[in-house]
Amino acid sequence: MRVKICGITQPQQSLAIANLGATALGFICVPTSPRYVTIEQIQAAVAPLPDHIDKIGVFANSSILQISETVQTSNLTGVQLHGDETPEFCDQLRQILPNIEIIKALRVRNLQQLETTTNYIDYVDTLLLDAYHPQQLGGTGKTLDWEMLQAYKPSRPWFLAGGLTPDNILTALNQIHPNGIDLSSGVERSPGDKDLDKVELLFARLKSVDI
Ligand SMILES: O=C(O)c1ccccc1N[C@@H]1O[C@H](COP(=O)(O)O)[C@@H](O)[C@H]1O
Repeated sequence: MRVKICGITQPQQSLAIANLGATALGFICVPTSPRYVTIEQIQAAVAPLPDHIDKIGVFANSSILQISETVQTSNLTGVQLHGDETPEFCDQLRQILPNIEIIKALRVRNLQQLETTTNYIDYVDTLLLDAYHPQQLGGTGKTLDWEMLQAYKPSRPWFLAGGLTPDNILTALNQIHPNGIDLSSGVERSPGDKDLDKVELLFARLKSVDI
């Protein structure tokens, strides 16, 4: 199972988290976020990472030009679209960045909204489900209704996100079986400052499940 730790802001934490077992690291390119990082900060955090670690830029309602410039100058391997990007937008982005993983994040409020994820299947590599928050785009610490996701089996790999912590991850994975998990605020001391003890505890707990 893929494990993405998102909202990295400090270059020295980047390699440490990869060494603890993360398969992907996420960098927030949304200027209103307290975890926002500049291209220079992403470059510094990405530089020490081995090739097998996925380096994902998280965007929300950015233009294709902004995304492609950031991807190319920061050596990212994927983008996570966390705003209101349409399937058509994902398709256009694919034409510009054919070799970059496109992850469409959807902030899910109810079952009806969950069904709209099928609209993206043909245009993205991966789906990511996050909790809906009326004021914040992401990094909210809010969990999804996991029961609602028990029958969720899209024809694309998907990440579970939203309020995951070392304390609730096993409860979540006992109920649902995503292809990956994504954690941000649940493994930090304050926004953007990851708590390496919590990250270590997460991977220790994940060892006990068959993933
Ligand atoms: O983390 C942020 O500040 C953020 C800002 C804008 C869009 C997405 C953001 N983070 C994403 O939110 C989810 C869940 O975070 P949490 O575990 O509930 O804190 C995760 O996918 C982050 O990539």
